[in-house]
Amino acid sequence: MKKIPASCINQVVQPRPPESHKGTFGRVLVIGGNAQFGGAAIMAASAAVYSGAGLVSVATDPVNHTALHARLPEAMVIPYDDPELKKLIPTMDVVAIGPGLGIDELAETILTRALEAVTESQTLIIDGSAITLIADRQLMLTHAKTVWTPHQMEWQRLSGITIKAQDEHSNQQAAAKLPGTVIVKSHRTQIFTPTTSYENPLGTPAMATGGMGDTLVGILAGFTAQFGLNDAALCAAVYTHSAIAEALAKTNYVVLPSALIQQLPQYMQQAATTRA
Ligand SMILES: NC(=O)C1=CN([C@@H]2O[C@H](COP(=O)(O)OP(=O)(O)OC[C@H]3O[C@@H](n4cnc5c(N)ncnc54)[C@H](OP(=O)(O)O)[C@@H]3O)[C@@H](O)[C@H]2O)[C@@H](O)CC1
Ligand SMILES: Nc1ncnc2c1ncn2[C@@H]1O[C@H](COP(=O)(O)OP(=O)(O)O)[C@@H](O)[C@H]1O
Ligand SMILES: [Mg+2]
Repeated sequence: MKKIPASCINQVVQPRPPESHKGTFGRVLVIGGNAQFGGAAIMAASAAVYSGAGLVSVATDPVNHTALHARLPEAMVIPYDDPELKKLIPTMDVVAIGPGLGIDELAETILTRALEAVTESQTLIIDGSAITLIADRQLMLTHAKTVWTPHQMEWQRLSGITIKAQDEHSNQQAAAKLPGTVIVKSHRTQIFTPTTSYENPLGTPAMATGGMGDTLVGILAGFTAQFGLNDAALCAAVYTHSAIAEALAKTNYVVLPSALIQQLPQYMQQAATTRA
């Protein structure tokens, strides 16, 4: 398995073209955040905005709307149970579903609607509760370009491979049965694309705090919205997440997702203006 090279950041994150506008940098929709887990959707949306997505919308429980607006006025918001969601989804470049969505009946209804509405030209990132729901309820998968971001327990639920048995070979075989790319998160995250695999050389136990995976979802959404769905963009997103965390962990015992998110524009600007 190849290690993600540090140079992928400079290759992917380029200076912005002068003749551009917000639409140039992609439209992202985050679907998630029930009444209990609103923070997950806020962190994912914040990471998408701070990693440069041009327009970010959030479909979430209305109870989260005020908090989202207060934390992230850049984001637009709609109730996640609004049937209009089906019309909004096809207007997006990237749809990220699952952070804090929950696994109750409403969550399943929203997930089913989203899976029906995404189109082949869109990128769909499936995380958290959405993975657990798909694993549990055997929902119909889509033809969208899919990126799965399970942690090890979610991967066990989805693949049937116990955490202890999750080695490179078994993971690769199980990932090949799913559409798209699978990012198996752990202390050394592995990426299984349809053709190859990569290991993240970075990461620190200071990242072991709730919301860190939700933050990765937002970075993946922001990067694929701007730089396309390709191996380099996915590797760069995973690498950026851990590289910022490692830098912060030099002086912080625990790295808060919100602190990591704050560093994204600066880290990306440095990548865009220095040579590999
Ligand atoms: N602020 C918010 O709103 C937040 C909202 N969140 C949202 O909550 C929803 C549920 O997601 P979830 O990950 O918290 O719960 P679940 O899917 O049951 O997995 C936990 C179980 O798996 C086990 N486990 C084993 N290995 C593991 C590993 N490597 N990484 C992680 N877990 C591992 C673990 O074992 P244990 O900790 O007991 O040792 C435990 O038994 C989801 O939508 C998410 O987005 C969170 O993001 C938090 C912040
Ligand atoms: N000990 C660790 N070393 C390196 N990375 C870690 C460690 N613990 C957690 N992470 C990273 O933090 C993220 C956790 O994701 P996840 O469990 O989905 O979090 P949440 O759902 O709470 O947002 C993953 O990107 C994972 O690789
Ligand atoms: Mg998670």
